[in-house]
Amino acid sequence: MSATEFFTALPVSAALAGFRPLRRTGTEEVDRAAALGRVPAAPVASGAALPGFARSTVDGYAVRAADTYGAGEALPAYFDLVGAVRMGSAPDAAVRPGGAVQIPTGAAIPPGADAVVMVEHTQVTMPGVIEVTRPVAVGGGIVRADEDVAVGAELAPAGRALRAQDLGLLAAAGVTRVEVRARPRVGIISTGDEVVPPDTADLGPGQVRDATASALAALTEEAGGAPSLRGIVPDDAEALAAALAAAVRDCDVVVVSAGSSVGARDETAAAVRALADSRVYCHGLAIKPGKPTLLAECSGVPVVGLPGNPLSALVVFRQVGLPVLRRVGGIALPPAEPTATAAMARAVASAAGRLDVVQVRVRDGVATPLFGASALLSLLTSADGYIVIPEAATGIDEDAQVTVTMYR
Ligand SMILES: Nc1nc2c(c(=O)[nH]1)N[C@H]1C(S)=C(S)[C@@H](COP(=O)(O)OP(=O)(O)OC[C@H]3O[C@@H](n4cnc5c(N)ncnc54)[C@H](O)[C@@H]3O)O[C@H]1N2
Ligand code: MOO
Repeated sequence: MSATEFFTALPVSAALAGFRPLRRTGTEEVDRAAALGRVPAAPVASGAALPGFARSTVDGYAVRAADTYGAGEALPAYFDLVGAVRMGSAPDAAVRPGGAVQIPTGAAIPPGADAVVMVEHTQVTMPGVIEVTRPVAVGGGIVRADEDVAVGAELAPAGRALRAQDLGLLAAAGVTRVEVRARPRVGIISTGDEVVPPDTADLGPGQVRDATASALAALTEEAGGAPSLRGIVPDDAEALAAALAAAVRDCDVVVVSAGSSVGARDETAAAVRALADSRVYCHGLAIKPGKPTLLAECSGVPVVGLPGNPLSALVVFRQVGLPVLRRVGGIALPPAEPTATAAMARAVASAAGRLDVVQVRVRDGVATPLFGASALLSLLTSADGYIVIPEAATGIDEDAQVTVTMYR
């Protein structure tokens, strides 16, 4: 890598548009009960209409709408009560002109009826006769047999992770198994002679516990991936190349943290280049924090080289790594992130052409930017969310309305 290559950082928008690995996970069938968050590989179509039979939406009386026309408090329409429908059963009475059948909410509409009058708009003045005091239109108080879902209609689209309500609709349609994309396996490699496993009780001089891998694994899971923690590799070119090669064999996406900056620790790029069938897509992104980011492909497997600072690594992984992970995992319609609108407590400057990700605390509709070295992970844990200053902007004014993406 030349210094020039690094310092002409690629805009994030260009990287997201241009770095589009073709890798996709395979498909597998899962039980509906285990399908929350899973991504249908193909649209799930309904084999049957829903609800499947015309149903009442109210407690009342099934009638012929025409018989209620002109009915009012002063001049009710009179009906003969000819039966009652029970829940979960076929109606055993039909509605003839001038007849009414008692019906609870959700029960099947008896033959001959084309509307249901709400019980509130009726009175029983003598046994077997009901008075209707308000007219009902044809179809009033009824859902049609295919009003929820028609035969063959889409219950869930391909590429959108299944949500609670999707599972409800699949259950209603009797779908028991769903063909989904396999979770992308994300290999997470930490590098650095000073980095030791997080369960290390006592640190030696200059040592730090691996903070990044745990957080990357959690982000991976949140996004529907399956993290594969591949440990800590020392600052050794051959060791990193070997670890990278193994991860590329086993995983759908590989993330390497640290070793991507200029100078002696520019190891990830070298390790990528040491592998056959590999290419570095870009080294250096116009993002703050996170400029020393590398995007590459090894044997078709996307490789994301993240900056060493844990905060920067997590910011970049959210902005650049997760879109790659979703793409590989077949997510075409990513879930909307929760957002809040707030007024900036103070102005923040940014450079044109660079994407700035600013951590903020949000209180009472005011967003206060949190600043500090990107080595400070606590800055991220005290943030409620972040704002993105787009590439075209040169900053945000005090009091400007901003959209804060909130951490879940
Ligand atoms: N002369 C320059 N120096 C630096 C520049 C620059 O442009 N010119 N960029 C700075 C920025 S910004 C970052 S970010 C870092 C990135 O460097 P590396 O990707 O090579 O990462 P390291 O130097 O190995 O680590 C940086 C920092 O993070 C700590 N670290 C690394 N991994 C972990 C981990 N898994 N858990 C916890 N902490 C970790 C590491 O100990 C270092 O303190 O370079 C700047 N320098
Ligand atoms: O890019 Mo460094 O990642 O700004 O802290």
